[in-house]
Amino acid sequence: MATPDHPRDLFSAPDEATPERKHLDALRAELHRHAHSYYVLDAPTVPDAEYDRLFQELQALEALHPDWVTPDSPTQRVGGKPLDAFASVRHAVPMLSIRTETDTESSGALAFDTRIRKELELTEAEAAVEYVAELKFDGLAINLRYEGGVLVQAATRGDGENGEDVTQNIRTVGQIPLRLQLPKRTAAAHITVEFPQVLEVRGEVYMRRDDFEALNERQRARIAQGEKGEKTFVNPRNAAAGAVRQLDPSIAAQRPLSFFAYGVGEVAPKNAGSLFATHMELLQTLKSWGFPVADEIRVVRGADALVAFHQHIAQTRDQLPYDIDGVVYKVNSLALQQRLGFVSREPRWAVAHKFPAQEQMTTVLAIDVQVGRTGKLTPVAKLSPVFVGGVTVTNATLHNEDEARRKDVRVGDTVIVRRAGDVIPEVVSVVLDQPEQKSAHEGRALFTMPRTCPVCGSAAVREEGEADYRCTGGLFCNAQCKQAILHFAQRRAVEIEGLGDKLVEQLVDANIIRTLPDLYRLGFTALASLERMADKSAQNIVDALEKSKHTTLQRFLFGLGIRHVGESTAKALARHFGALDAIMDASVEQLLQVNDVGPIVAHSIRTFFEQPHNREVVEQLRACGIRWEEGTGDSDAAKPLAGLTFVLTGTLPTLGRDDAKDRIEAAGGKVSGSVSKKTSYVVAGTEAGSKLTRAQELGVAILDEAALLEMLK
Ligand SMILES: NC(=O)c1ccc[n+]([C@@H]2O[C@H](COP(=O)([O-])OP(=O)(O)OC[C@H]3O[C@@H](n4cnc5c(N)ncnc54)[C@H](O)[C@@H]3O)[C@@H](O)[C@H]2O)c1
Ligand SMILES: [Zn+2]
Repeated sequence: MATPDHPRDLFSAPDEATPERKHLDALRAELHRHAHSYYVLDAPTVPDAEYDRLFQELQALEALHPDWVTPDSPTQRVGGKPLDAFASVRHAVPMLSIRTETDTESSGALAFDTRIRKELELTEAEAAVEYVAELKFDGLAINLRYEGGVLVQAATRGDGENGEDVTQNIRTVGQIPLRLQLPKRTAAAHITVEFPQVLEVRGEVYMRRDDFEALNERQRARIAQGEKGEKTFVNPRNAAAGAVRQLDPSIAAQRPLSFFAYGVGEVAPKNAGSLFATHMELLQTLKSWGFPVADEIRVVRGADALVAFHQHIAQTRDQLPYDIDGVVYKVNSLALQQRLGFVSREPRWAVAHKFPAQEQMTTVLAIDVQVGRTGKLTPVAKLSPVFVGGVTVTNATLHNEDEARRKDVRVGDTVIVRRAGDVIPEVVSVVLDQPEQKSAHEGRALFTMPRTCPVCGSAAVREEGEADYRCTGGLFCNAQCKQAILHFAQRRAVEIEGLGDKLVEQLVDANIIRTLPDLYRLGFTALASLERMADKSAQNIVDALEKSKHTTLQRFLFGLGIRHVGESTAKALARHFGALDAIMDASVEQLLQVNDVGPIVAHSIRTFFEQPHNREVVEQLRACGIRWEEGTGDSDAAKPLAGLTFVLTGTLPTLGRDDAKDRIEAAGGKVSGSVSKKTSYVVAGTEAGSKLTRAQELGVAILDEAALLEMLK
């Protein structure tokens, strides 16, 4: 606090403060609040983009008034205070932040390279600096301490000086070696070093996007079944951070986490640091010791190459199975890194170059309820257009009634919208950070799910244990009817070229078609008489319908829109049975013999073909001339592993996971992800986990690779 002998102290009385100074204080207070929610509570209240915007505003103000900078300013500090619930760990080497450039163009890389060259006093004539370009994973930084090659401690970054001891939880992450691997001797002699006595590996614990979606799917099901205290997670970063900082390791163990190494902390004896001359060598060595290192890492020279890397990753980012929020450039030479050194909270030799955010704030204009092909009612927020995840988004899903209620989204609210990869945009949460936002929210009407279908007026019902309301109107419901037709006509099904949304809408609304066979009864005259339909277009549709009649069993099956039967299941069914009648008459047991068909899918197929009206539709379609080639199928009955179900766990000595799966399936066996009484064999390799224990509990036979190979002969 202020002391009398410091007259120009930093905490001057409020009435002396200029508006600018007041603004700076308000910014700091707001950033402190957000940082606490984000780092300490794992529950951010605003999107990162908003935090970054405020942070940069503060940085700019502080640059104008260097004497206003205080040591506790968010710009001077790393992360957040460690939680008391965990034992505190003092880092042997502080864990820092990385300076961020948020612009999306090339200037971030150029500015960094210029700064490095200036610091190193390189002239224009001197060679380009060598950098390592990496991905900036969106997860949680972890320091893994190995002594004598054994993991002894895992700690979070905390405030950079002190972290939290999360060893118990980290031990449950399968990708993190509990013991360092001794590398096989290879031609690359420099990476065959023995590991040092003390080694701290730094990297990011993260959650893959598919693991995150599946986790939230499970959470939604739990909530639907009335389990108390369950919630869905805002984004993969939060789910990962929450799992790592979970007080119950058995819960952490159920959260699917992954890991990438990107650096080291303490390495001792000190001369062990001379094991590697460059950052890239360091990464390769970590890889040889058993740590996952991302494949996308490149060694490049000069600013232009950094720009090219940034652009390349920006284009391929959506295809990565995990979230990144940018790329990181690091000076490759460790000697140069040392020369460049650190500023208070970040190294000078590294910079993060961000991408457009995958989460943004916007306003909810309305909440609509959409009806899907299977009658599912989905609440959808209509948004004030917002640029997020690289596209302009105007609609975001609220999933179902429970989610909409739990998030308590109301028309007029400010919300966080997330769009990552090709996952449909969703409303993540309502922003209630400011008191005005809160009181406005409270004055708005609660969202309620309609009890009748907004399209056809039929009753909407929610079955016991289901999260969704469904319209009971079936084909009577225009929404279901339209979507069933569009599904059948799509390119991946029977493909009726030119039959798009608009036309289907016209045809259904005018009551010209109600069912799939009606499509094939459409003549030229009926089509040509439609409003805005030229003769030529009508003829094109007639031709396309004719062409679509010659199809394949797989496309036809997929086109029927049986619940849970996607393209790949349709393919497996077609291949297995060869003929439609065999599928229509198959029992649940017979269906279960097909790869990828589990009980839910088998029942859904059975139920579909038990409905007389569905069989009628199929008959009429055949009568209209739809045809495909049929065969006897390669029903696996005669194969060596027919009727057997396998579960794979751990690392097999020679076969990769996919390889083993392919071979078992080729031999007629099934591969399942979880062990049950129905499992015939568990194939266990090294580091086999809970599946092996479960097999032992249930008395399921356990095989090693050699025994499996014997069976495959
Ligand atoms: N939404 C909010 O309210 C809120 C609040 C605080 C912070 N944030 C977000 O947190 C971030 C702030 O900074 P920070 O200090 O936590 O992280 P940072 O952006 O300064 O970067 C440092 C971190 O990057 C990570 N990283 C990922 N890949 C890496 C790689 N290849 N090499 C090295 N490090 C890598 C590490 O975890 C490291 O700790 C920003 O993205 C900010 O938007 C958001
Ligand atoms: Zn309806």
